[in-house]
This record gives sequence, C-alpha cells and structure tokens, in this order.
Amino acid sequence: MPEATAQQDTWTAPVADGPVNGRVRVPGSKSITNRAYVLAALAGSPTLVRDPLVSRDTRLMLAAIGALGGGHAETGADVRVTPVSAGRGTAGIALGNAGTVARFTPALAALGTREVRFDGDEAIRRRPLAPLLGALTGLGADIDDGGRGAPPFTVRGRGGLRGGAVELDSSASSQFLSALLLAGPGFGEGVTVRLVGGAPPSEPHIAMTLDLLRRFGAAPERDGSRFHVPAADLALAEYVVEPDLSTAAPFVVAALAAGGSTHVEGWPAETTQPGDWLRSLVTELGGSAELGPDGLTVTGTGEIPGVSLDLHEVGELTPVVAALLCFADGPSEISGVAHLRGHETDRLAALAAELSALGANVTDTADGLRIIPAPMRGGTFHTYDDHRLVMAGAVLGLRIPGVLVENPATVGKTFPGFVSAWDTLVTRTSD
Ligand SMILES: O=C(O)C1=C[C@@H](OP(=O)(O)O)[C@@H](O)[C@H](O)C1
Ligand SMILES: C=C(OP(=O)(O)O)C(=O)O
Repeated sequence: MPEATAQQDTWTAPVADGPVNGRVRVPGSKSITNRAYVLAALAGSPTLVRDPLVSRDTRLMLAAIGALGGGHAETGADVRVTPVSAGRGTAGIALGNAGTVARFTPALAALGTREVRFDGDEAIRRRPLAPLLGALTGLGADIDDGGRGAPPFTVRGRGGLRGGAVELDSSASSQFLSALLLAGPGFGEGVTVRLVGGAPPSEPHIAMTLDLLRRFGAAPERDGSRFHVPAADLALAEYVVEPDLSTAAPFVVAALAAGGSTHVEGWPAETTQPGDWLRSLVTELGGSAELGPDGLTVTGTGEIPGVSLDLHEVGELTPVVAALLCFADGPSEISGVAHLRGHETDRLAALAAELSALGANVTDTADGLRIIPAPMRGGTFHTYDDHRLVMAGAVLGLRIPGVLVENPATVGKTFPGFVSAWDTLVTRTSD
C-alpha cells in the first residue's frame, strides 16, 4: 500500500560539552492516543481528543478509522473523532509498522460490514499476530490470512461479532489482550478472555486499556488472568491525552548520562504509562527525580552504577536504557524482554550489534542484554527503521563524538520533532 516511507540519511547526534540544562515538552502518548481513537470510533457519538499525538502511528490509526466509515476533524491541537459506520464494499487499512494499528483495528473491521484488507511495512509482516487472529476467529470473525497468521490478511465484516469466552496467549505482546478488551463492549455477548501461556509483557499498558475503557463508560473486570468486558454503549465527550513518558525517556536519561538537569513539562501525578517507572530508575542510578505541579525535574551527575533490571513490564524503554548503561561504571544485565525480538525490529539483536560496533561489549541473551561498558567511538548507528533506536543513538551521542544516527526521520513513528528538540536540549548546556 502506498504510504510514507522514511528517508535514508544520517544525523550527527550532538555531544553535551557540559551538563545539560533544559526543559522539554514531549508530544502526547502514542498508546493513549490510539486507544482513545479506537474507543471513540466504537462510541455512539463524537469524541474530542485533546492534545493527541500527531505522528505516523496516530495518522495511520485515523486513516484506519476513516476506511471503516468513521471520520476526524482537526481543530488546533485537538482532534474530533466521529464513530465508524456501516457501509458496503471493500476498504484497505495501512498498518505501517504500528503495533497498535495492526492489533487494535482488525476487531473493528470484524464488527463492521466491509471487506477490509490489511497490510503494512515489511517489518509488520514479521511481528507476532497469529494468537490474536485466532482468538478473533474463535469469537466469530471471518478472517482470511492465507494461513500465515500475519499481514497481508482480509477481514470480512458481518455486521457484528458474537463474542463470549476465549483463551488467549498474549505472551508475545500485551497488545493482543488489549485489542480484545478494547473491542469487547461492541461484541454481542461482550468478551471474557482467559490468558494461557506465559504472562503478557507490558502490564501498565493493560492497566491503561482498562482505564480508557472505564472512561468511555465500559465496566471491565479483572480477576488475575481472567478478564471480562460486558457489552456496553460507549461515549466520552472529551478526553485530554497525557504527554508520552516513553518518548520522554531519552530526555530523562540525558541528565544521568551528561550530568545536569532536565525538566519534562506536564508529567502526570498519576498515570498508567510505563514511562513513569523512569522515576524509580533515576533514583536507582543515583540521580534525583522531583515531581512537581508542572512536571518532572531530573538531576544527575554523569556517574552511573551498573545494574540488573527486569524490564518485562516496561519493555519499550529498553533501547534508551541500554544506551545509557553503556556509560555505567560496571556491567549491567537487562532481562524479561524476550518479546522485544518481535518489536519494530529484533531489538535485542539490533542493540547488541550497534552498541558493540561502537565499542561497548554487549551481547543478547535469551531474554535480554548483557552490557559491559568499554571506551566507545563514533561511527554509524544503524536504526533498523525503529524510532527508539534513533533515541538510543541520541543518548550515545551525548558522550561520544561522531555518532551518526542513520535514518533519523524514522523517529516520526512517535515524535516527528525529536531531532530538533534534542538538538535544542543538548546544545543549550550549562557551564
Ligand atoms: O498497547 C500499547 O500501546 C503498547 C504495548 C506494548 O507492546 P508489547 O506488549 O508488544 O511490548 C509496548 O511495547 C508498545 O510500544 C505499546
Ligand atoms: C513496540 C513499540 O511500538 P508498537 O506500538 O508498534 O508496538 C514501541 O513504540 O516501542
């Protein structure tokens, strides 16, 4: 499907000549924005989504909703979403490399009346999806995936889904579970999911799904590994999206890597976002994180201890954290993130290769990374069309001259303005 692809050039990540000292306003949360859009699409009346993320992944979600007969109108920084509607004929949904679009929209298509073909980047064809397609089929969906369990596939909407009870292995991605729960209110009998297999990663994202469902008027229940979402009419007139705390990660760790202080505006006092875990990481690494009414202030010294971290619940933070730990004064171990091999790229292999190529001694283990810091040098940092590898390269550049970050535009998946925000922070260092 014709859809924007990233350009191939490089960006020389700026070196921090002294301690960093700056403020940043990161854009809205990808995960919250795309959940709000999905629930707005299923609602009975329009929803004004305020301060949403505007990026490749969220544009793809809005386009998907459009393909299913919904609509949206932008007013300043806000987006009014109109629900999907019945319609005949065929439609196409472009997935890009957006996990949220690939996992959350097939159920919407199954609830509709169109024949919808799904496809996206080469990379999304390799990302796990089969357990979700299997569960949707078990709930009554008509899906033709040619037996691949991956895009391209077609969903033939039959005007509704029976729903009911289903078993799901969500160990490869929490998004399978979130997908069933988000669509649950639209199923005739609601949905009851019993998790089988290993524990899903990214527990905060599951809590986020339940939270958003409640805000739209649904009544999800959880009893350990059993989830129930009754059928419900959804409505929410207005919803304000929080800043993306995972996008904030490189700015937070900049103060630890270079010393100095960074302030992230609008950090929420309470949130389901996994990025909130960064506050405890900062403390564990010897810095300070102060949450005030206008945001989070992080202060560091540039000295970092080696640590052992289980990142199962906050896997998407791994690339940035791994880059930071290359500056530690001893070895580190990251575990619990085997599922990262099925993210935008095989992140464990990519990080081991790229961090090692610049001099660190990094190996990928069965479920994580072993990082032995060593003197590092500049060179090309390949990014594998992965926005979080661009952010990881930026962190390395703080202390290593000549880090050439490949294809920086791919960061537009979640933060199109990242390079200029980073250049501004790093070049405005204090004495
Ligand atoms: O539901 C979501 O919004 C997300 C869930 C997580 O996926 P996995 O559970 O596949 O890691 C996370 O890594 C991804 O960036 C966003
Ligand atoms: C895994 C990620 O994205 P996606 O929503 O495509 O799964 C991520 O943003 O780190």
